Amino acid sequence: MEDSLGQKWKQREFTLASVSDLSVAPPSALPGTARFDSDGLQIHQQSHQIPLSIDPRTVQLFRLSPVHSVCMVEGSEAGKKASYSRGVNIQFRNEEESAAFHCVVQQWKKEINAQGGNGRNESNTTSKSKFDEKIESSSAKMYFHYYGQLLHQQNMLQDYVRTGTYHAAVIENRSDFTGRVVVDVGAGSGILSLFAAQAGAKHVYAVEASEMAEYARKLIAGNPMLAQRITVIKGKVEDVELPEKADILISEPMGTLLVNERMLESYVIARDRFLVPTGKMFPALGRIHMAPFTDEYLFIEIANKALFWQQQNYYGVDLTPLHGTAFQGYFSQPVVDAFDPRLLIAPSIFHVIDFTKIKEEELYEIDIPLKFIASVGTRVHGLACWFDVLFNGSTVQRWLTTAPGSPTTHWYQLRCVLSQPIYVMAGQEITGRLHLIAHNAQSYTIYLTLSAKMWGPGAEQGGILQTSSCKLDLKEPYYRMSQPQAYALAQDQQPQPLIPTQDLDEPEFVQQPSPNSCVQIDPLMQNI
Ligand SMILES: C[S@@+](CC[C@H](N)C(=O)[O-])C[C@H]1O[C@@H](n2cnc3c(N)ncnc32)[C@H](O)[C@@H]1O
Repeated sequence: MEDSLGQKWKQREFTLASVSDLSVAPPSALPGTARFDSDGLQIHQQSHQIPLSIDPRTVQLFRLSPVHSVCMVEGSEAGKKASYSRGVNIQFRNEEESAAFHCVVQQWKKEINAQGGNGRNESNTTSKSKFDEKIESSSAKMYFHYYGQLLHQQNMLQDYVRTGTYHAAVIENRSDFTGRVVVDVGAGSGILSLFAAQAGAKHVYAVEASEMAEYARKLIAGNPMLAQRITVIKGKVEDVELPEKADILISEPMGTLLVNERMLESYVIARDRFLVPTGKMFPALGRIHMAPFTDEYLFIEIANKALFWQQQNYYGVDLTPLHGTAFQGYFSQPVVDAFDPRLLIAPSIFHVIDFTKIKEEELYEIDIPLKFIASVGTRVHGLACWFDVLFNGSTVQRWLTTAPGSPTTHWYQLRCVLSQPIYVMAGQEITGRLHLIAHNAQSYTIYLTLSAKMWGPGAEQGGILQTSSCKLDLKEPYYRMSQPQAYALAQDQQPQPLIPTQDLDEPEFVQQPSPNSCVQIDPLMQNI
């Protein structure tokens, strides 16, 4: 038995006479399978998968008869809600298969224990880490597949605003790195590890979960002067063990709107796991900046996308029943592009996220109250957002900004467009709320409300004149890659064609977006 198991247990599959989920009332028993693969043990009913992911550290298997067992998995804290223990009733086709299954589970547990009780040193671990608990496996798979490709790492490396700022921040703050132990959180190609080694780091642990770890090894080995002080560790920062604590963490965990991809949470987890209490983080904090904007062209462009569904005779079919849904669908996409800062109609405000202090759970829900004073009378089409991060070096403080009007980065800026714009007068107060709720596809649902407060005589009594709200999915942005324009200030009065605004009849210029944020940069967009 031992021999036939070996490493092969990882591909074993058992046909089950019946499977029933004990947490479902009443449990329905259907034939199914129990499959061991690189993700662990998956138990399926024939018709659908019981979403029971089995952690070898906590699984308990009870034999109720020669062919009948119960598999129990401990509950865990996922997000803020406690989950309860789960149980699956499984019945084997015969006694031999039942015995083999029990034997494989024992082997599995033995192997995990031999790896130090956690078995968490490789990304193909069978255990469920903090990352796996909160992130849907299909999303993680796509995400790490994306980052495992060199072309997407190149895309980031070719964002010279980004990479140049990191390089300057590290090299100008040599004293923070010289002789220090560094952890590069999500090392990708290993570029930041190499920068840290250039700045004199004693040792750098480059932690990378995707297949890019292999390329990072190759790149680092090709720079022998630095390579001896860098170790690449393949795995998630939530899972890997390091031989020593770090004096400094370096990372580029920022997504669109700073928080997309939910990698800030991994950065914070790495801080709690690896950083000495007095350690530094590069970057140390981030700020989300927000301001209301007016953009008649953008609004019309989005609204027009749904016009297709206004057709009453599309090959004899009336499409209008879906117009409303399509309209809302287009307005649920945040717009990613570089816009002219003159479209902003009030001074921006910002929300600080201090990476050195924030708790990981505080990133699950971000609630930002909004208050602006309109500087012009116009239609407000929504909220524009961008971010910056601070490298709080001991020698030089440096900001990396993605602000409109600054040299364009691959993050561009983000705009949430209201399907019902509101009207304001100069001096009128705009209030509202930007509420971000994390979801398990490594992104956020955005809830935006903007209201125009009463204006003019009687305004002191307060009161809201108009309110408009929208719900958007940060995971599904509309990449609108036109060049930033010299917009006419008052578009309403002076409609001018934007050069080269997308012709609505033309196919869109489609960039290849990342699973979350990283879009390719048109080289022409650089440093405008
Ligand atoms: C935005 S890229 C930055 C890559 C590189 N540090 C750079 O600056 O060019 C983020 C990288 O972190 C990796 N990553 C994301 N979450 C991770 C996690 N929890 N553990 C380890 N690596 C992770 C991704 O695979 C990706 O390669």
